[in-house]
Amino acid sequence: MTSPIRLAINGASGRMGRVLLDLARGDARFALRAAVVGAGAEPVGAPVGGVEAPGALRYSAGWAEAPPLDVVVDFSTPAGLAAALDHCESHGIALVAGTTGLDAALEQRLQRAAGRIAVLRSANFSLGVAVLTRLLRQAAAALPGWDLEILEAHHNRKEDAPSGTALALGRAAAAARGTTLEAEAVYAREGRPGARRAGSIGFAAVRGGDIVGEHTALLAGPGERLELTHRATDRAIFARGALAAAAWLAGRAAGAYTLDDVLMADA
Ligand SMILES: NC(=O)C1=CN([C@@H]2O[C@H](COP(=O)(O)OP(=O)(O)OC[C@H]3O[C@@H](n4cnc5c(N)ncnc54)[C@H](OP(=O)(O)O)[C@@H]3O)[C@@H](O)[C@H]2O)C=CC1
Ligand SMILES: O=C(O)C1=N[C@H](C(=O)O)C[C@H](O)C1
Repeated sequence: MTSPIRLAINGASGRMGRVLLDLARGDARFALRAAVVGAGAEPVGAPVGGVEAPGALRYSAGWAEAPPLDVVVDFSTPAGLAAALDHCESHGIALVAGTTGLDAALEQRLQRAAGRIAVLRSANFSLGVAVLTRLLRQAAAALPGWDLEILEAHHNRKEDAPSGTALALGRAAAAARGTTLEAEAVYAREGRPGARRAGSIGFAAVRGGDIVGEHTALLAGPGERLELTHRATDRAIFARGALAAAAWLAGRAAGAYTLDDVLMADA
């Protein structure tokens, strides 16, 4: 029998972190070794699971006292991800990164880190969005003259816009049409922006209530319209995908991996 994968959850007090902790604690593939939260966060020092016992795993602020680990799963903030990346790089630990809304400098740091450690990133760890992305690539290439708009809706606590998933969908569609998102993206319209530029890819973001995450790729042609929609209703879909990725990534050689690598291994 192989020993369980030594796992840390970064952002453990967040919406995603709480779901990940619940799933990971009951998952025999893993030994949960650290639950990292922001400095000054409410649960620092409290036992994970709420039961006081000698030797109980406790929420920690930062990585200074982290035990030996095989993989870190991060759903936190850009600053939280940067701190986790520092720790993973200096200790040779694999990193599964789900945090979105990164700036260009952190994107580049992650790319460079993949030369030294195994890094798997995805803006969306659900199976449905993986399939939506493939369908959109096909549709965008098959309907080259149609206007493409990407619409997303999320809860009222989300900090970044457009969502990481919306951007990834836009990037996939642009590549399928032989161009780039940088060349085609239109992120805002107000006042009198004028007629739509052919080939552009528009984005619209809705924020409200407790919407878990919805994405529509709308392709509009003359006299007809195609809409591809994914609706998440439970964060467990992302957490299950991220844990599958962690189990697959632990022990791999340095490199930049994607969720498709994991899904192809399962196929
Ligand atoms: N890729 C995917 O499939 C998905 C990605 N996401 C992304 O994951 C991220 C988190 O989402 P969500 O859980 O909803 O957000 P939350 O705001 O609920 O959680 C983020 C958590 O990170 C913690 N945090 C802040 N700073 C640090 C730090 N330096 N080190 C460790 N933890 C820190 C916060 O703790 P505190 O505020 O208490 O300090 C907070 O609890 C977002 O970027 C979101 O877009 C979300 C769902 C799916
Ligand atoms: O912040 C969220 O909640 C989510 N973020 C991800 C994104 O930005 O695409 C994935 C999912 O839609 C939920």
